[in-house]
Amino acid sequence: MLITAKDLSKAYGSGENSIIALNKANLEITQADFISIMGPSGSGKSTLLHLISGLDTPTSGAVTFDGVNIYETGDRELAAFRRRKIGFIFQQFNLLPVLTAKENIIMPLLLDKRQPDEAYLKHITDLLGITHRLSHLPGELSGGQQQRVAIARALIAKPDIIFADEPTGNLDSKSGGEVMALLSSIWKELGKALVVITHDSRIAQMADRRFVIVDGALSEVQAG
Ligand SMILES: Nc1ncnc2c1ncn2[C@@H]1O[C@H](COP(=O)(O)OP(=O)(O)OP(=O)(O)O)[C@@H](O)[C@H]1O
Repeated sequence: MLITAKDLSKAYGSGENSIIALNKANLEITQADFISIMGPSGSGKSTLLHLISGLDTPTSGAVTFDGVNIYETGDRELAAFRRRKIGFIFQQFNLLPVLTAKENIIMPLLLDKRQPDEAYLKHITDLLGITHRLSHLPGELSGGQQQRVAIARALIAKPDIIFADEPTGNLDSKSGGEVMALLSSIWKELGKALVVITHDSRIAQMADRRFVIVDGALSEVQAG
């Protein structure tokens, strides 16, 4: 088991204004999983993602990675876990506009005082079809190309798991479809766990395990 969430809850605020954003969620993610999490706006999807990736702290419950509770390690270990074990992909690409595509891709490694593996960089940019665009600035790329640069950036540190929060939310349906097809083939080729949060049932159905979340309650959709 790669990541396990056990009875994971998050409440915001206190007293009458308190909101239970996530209510005793249980989730087990293995290295082989492609998981989708679907739910309406405000149902707790981002809260769940932030908690299982160490971006926020739970009110109760545990998140374990390789058997260790990530919230019982120190800040430095938690930061290293996020930097080295997880790749993040966001709806808004989050590329730095003054850096080229290549500089954006390798930035997480440089921040971690590591050098890129050029052969691996070429392998992933070839898979994503952006090798010929690496010297361009984000503003010179289409939305779909920018998201492919962001996917390469998520992969560069060779993480074990990719979390994608509405990765096609900012794209038209054609480029969104292409980005999802690429994510799915990368999942098969590189053998990394993939967790995609989406509003779109067609995207959710591409996953091999599907979850829904309603009012903070997470449940797995049974196949069949
Ligand atoms: N920092 C915060 N302070 C107070 N309430 C919050 C905070 N963050 C989220 N919430 C509340 O927690 C609930 C779950 O929010 P969350 O962002 O996880 O939903 P979501 O399913 O990701 O929504 P969306 O699809 O719109 O992004 C919502 O009611 C939201 O208003």
